Amino acid sequence: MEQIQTKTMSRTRLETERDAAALASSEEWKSSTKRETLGALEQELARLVASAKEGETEGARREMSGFRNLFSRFLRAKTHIEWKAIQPLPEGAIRPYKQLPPVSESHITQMLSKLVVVKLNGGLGTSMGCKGPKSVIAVRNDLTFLDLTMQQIQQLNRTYNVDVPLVLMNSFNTDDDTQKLLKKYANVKVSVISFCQSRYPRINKETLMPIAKDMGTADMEAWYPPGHGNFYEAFANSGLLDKFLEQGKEYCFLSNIDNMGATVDLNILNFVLNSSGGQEPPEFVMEVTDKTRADVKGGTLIQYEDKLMLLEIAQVPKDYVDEFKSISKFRIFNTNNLWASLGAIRRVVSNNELDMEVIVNPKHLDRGMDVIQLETAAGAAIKNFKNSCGINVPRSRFLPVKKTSDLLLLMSNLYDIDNGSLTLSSERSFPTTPLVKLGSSFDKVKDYLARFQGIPDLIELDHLTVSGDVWFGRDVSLKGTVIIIANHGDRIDVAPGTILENKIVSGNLRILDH
Ligand SMILES: Cc1cn([C@H]2C[C@H](O)[C@@H](COP(=O)(O)OP(=O)(O)O[C@H]3O[C@H](CO)[C@@H](O)[C@H](O)[C@H]3O)O2)c(=O)[nH]c1=O
Repeated sequence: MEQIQTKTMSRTRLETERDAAALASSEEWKSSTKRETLGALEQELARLVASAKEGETEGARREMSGFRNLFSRFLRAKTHIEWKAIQPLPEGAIRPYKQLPPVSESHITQMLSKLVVVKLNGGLGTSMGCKGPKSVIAVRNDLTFLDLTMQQIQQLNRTYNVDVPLVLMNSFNTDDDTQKLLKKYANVKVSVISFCQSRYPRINKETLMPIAKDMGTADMEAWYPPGHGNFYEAFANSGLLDKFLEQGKEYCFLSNIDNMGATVDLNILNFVLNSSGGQEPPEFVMEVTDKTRADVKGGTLIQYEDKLMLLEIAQVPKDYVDEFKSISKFRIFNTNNLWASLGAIRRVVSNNELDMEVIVNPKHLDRGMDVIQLETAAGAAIKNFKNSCGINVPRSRFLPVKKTSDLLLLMSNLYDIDNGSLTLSSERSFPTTPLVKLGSSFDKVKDYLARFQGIPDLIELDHLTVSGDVWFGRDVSLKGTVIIIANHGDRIDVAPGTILENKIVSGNLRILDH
């Protein structure tokens, strides 16, 4: 018996030793293959830089060096977080907007003189079936995101007699079109400055090597803009960061150009510029807002490895995606309205301290090739700044247009418009916005517009679902819960002047009480 036990024990020890050796050698093998992969990538990147046109070599070298660093972080780090290691958010990590210190009227001009407004304008309108930059989609009264943003800043500058500059971060996909459009604002009194974010090479999913063979290739599928997290580096590289610091600017307010609620908020500006209660002002603030069932995809703020961290859905292990989407565990999400100290950006960029999580975005190219693009999100920088925190802002600061259903709300009488700012109509008796789901026939802006002869009255709407071949006449009113479903092969025309209140309209135009 004793003998058997000893034998078992020694076998176990032997096994353990063998396992440890195997693990060590597999780790060594992995890190040596990673070293080799990085080495091979560096050679490919050197080849790309060498192919740059005369006068463009320096820019190409800087850009490819940025990509090399991102790639090496991708090789080193895990792409998903360890779910069980999420810690509870520390006290004070998220401040309620209502508790921000009040602003003194006499300080407003001085505060605004330290501000730079940045809009993330690198995205295309493709997901809404539009060509060109997303910012040229008409949102209200034929005014585009860009028009409305210009109006907002112009109004701010007029009201306080200041000159807050508007900076657009374009991508190679949107730069030419945006530059052309900016000419039409020649008479608008807003200083608009744009710069272009980096252009990084897409890599083959199998070999992990760039698919581009030279910098000047006409193959546009070979490149991608590496996410809005690229802002800090690209802004510094453009020379604008130093320029603004020299002019005495201290903070930037960064937001998605498709978020119509992202206006300059004086309470937050006051909070980031002035220390309160003996505390150092935060170098970075993320505006978060309460999550609803419609916001399942947005990033959230968590505490991880003793720091605040932005958690995006792409970093969530598969088994926990439902938990991530639930509104009971993660109650808030990132609006991507971010405030960052310019001095702190300069520090983290020049010290190479920005360590944002790498998001792997797989794509399937038309030519049949699988590639990946490595991206970062601007909010992920939160962990690299001092005294960072979140502010829980009212929902009105998050009015994004991601789909035509969002456009329907903003185009309707639910919102009033004044100098580029949209606010929920006072005629609505409750402050929540309706939940709208439009079927795939409405996906493209052109098709959506064609299906509405006029935008319906939505003041009393709670919930609208439309599916199939449905067309709306003029002066339609939708109230309560309305569901309109045209079955395959059927067409429903909602006649002009119709009022639908708590109704289900089905394929053969039967109207039932709901
Ligand atoms: C990928 C990319 C995007 N953009 C612009 C386009 C949009 O105006 C803006 C946001 O991009 P989207 O792709 O719409 O948003 P997405 O990255 O999914 O999500 C961001 O915005 C969400 C809120 O809408 C947050 O909950 C997420 O945490 C935040 O990361 O950034 C760039 O300027 N450059 C880019 O490379």
